[in-house]
Amino acid sequence: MSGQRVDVKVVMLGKEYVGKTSLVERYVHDRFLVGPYQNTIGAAFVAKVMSVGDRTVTLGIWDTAGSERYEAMSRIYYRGAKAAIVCYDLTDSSSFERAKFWVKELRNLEEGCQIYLCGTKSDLLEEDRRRRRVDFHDVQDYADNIKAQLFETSSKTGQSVDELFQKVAEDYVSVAAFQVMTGVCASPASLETSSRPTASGPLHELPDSQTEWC
Ligand SMILES: Nc1nc2c(ncn2[C@@H]2O[C@H](COP(=O)(O)OP(=O)(O)OP(=O)(O)O)[C@@H](O)[C@H]2O)c(=O)[nH]1
Repeated sequence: MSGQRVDVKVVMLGKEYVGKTSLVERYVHDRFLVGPYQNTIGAAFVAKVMSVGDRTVTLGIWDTAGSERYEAMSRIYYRGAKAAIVCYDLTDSSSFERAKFWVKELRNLEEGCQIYLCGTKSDLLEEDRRRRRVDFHDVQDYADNIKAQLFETSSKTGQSVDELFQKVAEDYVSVAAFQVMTGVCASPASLETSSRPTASGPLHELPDSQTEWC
């Protein structure tokens, strides 16, 4: 597998205004756009090439619209995703309820998709701790339950944004390596918590002969 290219489909999900687009902007372009809020319509796609060890990994990121009007469309975009970044706003408890909705959907319909919970806008808490509306320990318990990883990020300052996407890529590469070694498909969670890998469908499709899929 050494030196080969790996492509990973990643989907961003979460209530409108939680900051999904801003997270992608910070990661891909290292910038935070100020100005009037513009809601995403449908979805937007961007790819970013990065390294994990000696592998070149391309993250294909689908940024979905958070508005419930586009809910049916978002389902189209998470199909076949290998990782989902489910966002909620740390200053808005209703956004965490919406995140749970997406987690339920993914767990029912996309078994092979690894979930990353992302609490956004952590800079607002730096300014005033009282603005926190979603308790860190409650979410950590929930994340442990659903075998998800938890990050708290700020697209404004960049806090933990690179770490989040790096972890998505690293997890995927370790799953792919495990599969090549054993011929068995597994999720990152099952690799961490169990010596018995979970059988699931193929991780993703091969777009060309250079790409390493399982
Ligand atoms: N202070 C602060 N504001 C943020 C942060 N991330 C996003 N915002 C603001 O929150 C608002 C919504 O951000 P978006 O990134 O457009 O949210 P979205 O989840 O993509 O919204 P939809 O496209 O409607 O689903 C914007 O005004 C952003 O400037 C952050 O980390 N810190």
